[in-house]
Amino acid sequence: MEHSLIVTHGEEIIFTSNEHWLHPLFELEDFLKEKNIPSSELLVNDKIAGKAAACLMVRLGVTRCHVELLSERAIPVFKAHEVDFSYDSLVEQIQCRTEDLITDSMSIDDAYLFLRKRAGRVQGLPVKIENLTVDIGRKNILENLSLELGRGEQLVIHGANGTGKTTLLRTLLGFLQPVQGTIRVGDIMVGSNEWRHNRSMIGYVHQENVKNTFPISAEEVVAIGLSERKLSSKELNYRVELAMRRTGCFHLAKQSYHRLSGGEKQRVSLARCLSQNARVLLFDEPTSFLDSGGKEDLLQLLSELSSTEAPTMILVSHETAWLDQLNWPRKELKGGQLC
Ligand SMILES: Nc1ncnc2c1ncn2[C@@H]1O[C@H](COP(=O)(O)OP(=O)(O)OP(=O)(O)O)[C@@H](O)[C@H]1O
Repeated sequence: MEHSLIVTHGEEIIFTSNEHWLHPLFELEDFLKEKNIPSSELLVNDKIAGKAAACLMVRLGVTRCHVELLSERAIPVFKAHEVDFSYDSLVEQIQCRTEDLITDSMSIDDAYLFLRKRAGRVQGLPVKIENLTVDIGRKNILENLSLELGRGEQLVIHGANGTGKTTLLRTLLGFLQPVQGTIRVGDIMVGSNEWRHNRSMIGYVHQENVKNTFPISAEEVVAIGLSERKLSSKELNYRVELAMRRTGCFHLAKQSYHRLSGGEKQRVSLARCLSQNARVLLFDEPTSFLDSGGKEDLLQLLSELSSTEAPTMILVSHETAWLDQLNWPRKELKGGQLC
C-alpha cells in the first residue's frame, strides 16, 4: 500500500501513515512526543498538502518537507516560517473545505487548535448548566444560574469573596445538591448513576485549607487520579512521572504531601488531574499560594493545555491582575448569577 505520509530521519524511515486528510500529521505529532524526537531533524514526505497541512507542519516544528501535490495556498505559510519545501506538482487549491476555513488572520496556534477541534482531537467535554439554584443552610448562594461551554472552551469566573464561586465548582463536582436545575457534562447528568462511574472525567485543583496528617507521598496523591484504571505498575509510574514533570513537581515525588507548601500542593493537585486525563478541569483560586515564578509557570501550562489536549477549563479567582494575562473569556459571579 502506498503511504500518505513518510518521515525520514537521516537515511532511516521512522514513521509512515496510510490515513487520510490531516490525521497522518496528528499521528506524527503523537509519535514524536512519545519518542521525544526533535522534528527539526526530519524530512516529511506528504502526498497532498494545503494550507492547513502547512500550518500543522509549522506547529510541529518541521523544517524540511517534500509534497507530491502542493496547494499554492501553503506556500506563504512555509515561506513565512522558513520551511525548506519542494513539490512535484502545484495546484491553485486542493479540494478540501478545511483549506478555506484557515483564514490569513489566524495565528499558527489558533489554526492548530481549530484543526485539532475539527479532527475531533479535543479532550474537553461540553458543560451545560441550566437554571441552577443552590442554597447553603438557609442562605441562597446561586440563583437560577445558567452557563454553556463548548468542548475545549475556557472560562474565568471572577467575583468578590463569598459570592459563591467555590459553591459553583463544588456543585459541578456533585459535592453539593442543587435545590433546582441541572448540570450536564457531555451526555452525563451530574448526580446520575452514570456520572458516579465517570467521576474522574472532572478534575479539581483547589485551595487546600484542611490540615490533614494522613501519611501520603506526593506521588501517591498523583496516582489517585489513576486508581480507577487497571494499569501495570510500569505504566502507572510512567504516567505519574510525566504528569509531575509537566507541572514541575517531580522532585517532590517522595515527600510527604502534607508537609508541602500551598504552591507545591497545587502543582501536585494539577498533576493528579493531568494524570487522570480529566476532560473538564476546575481551578479554584489556583494562584493563591503561588509566588510570581509559580504564576508564570501556571500561565504557561494553562496556555499549553488549551492548545494541546484542550480540556474544557473553568477557573475561578478574584485576582484581577493575573486574570488579565490569562486571555480567556470572563464572567462575573454576582447576586447568584453569571453576568
Ligand atoms: N459549609 C458552609 N456552611 C455555611 N456557609 C457556607 C459554607 N460554605 C460556604 N458558605 C457560605 O456560602 C457563601 C459562598 O461561599 P463560597 O466559598 O462559594 O464563595 P467564594 O466566592 O468562593 O468566596 P472566596 O472568594 O472567598 O473563596 C459564603 O457566604 C460562605 O460563607
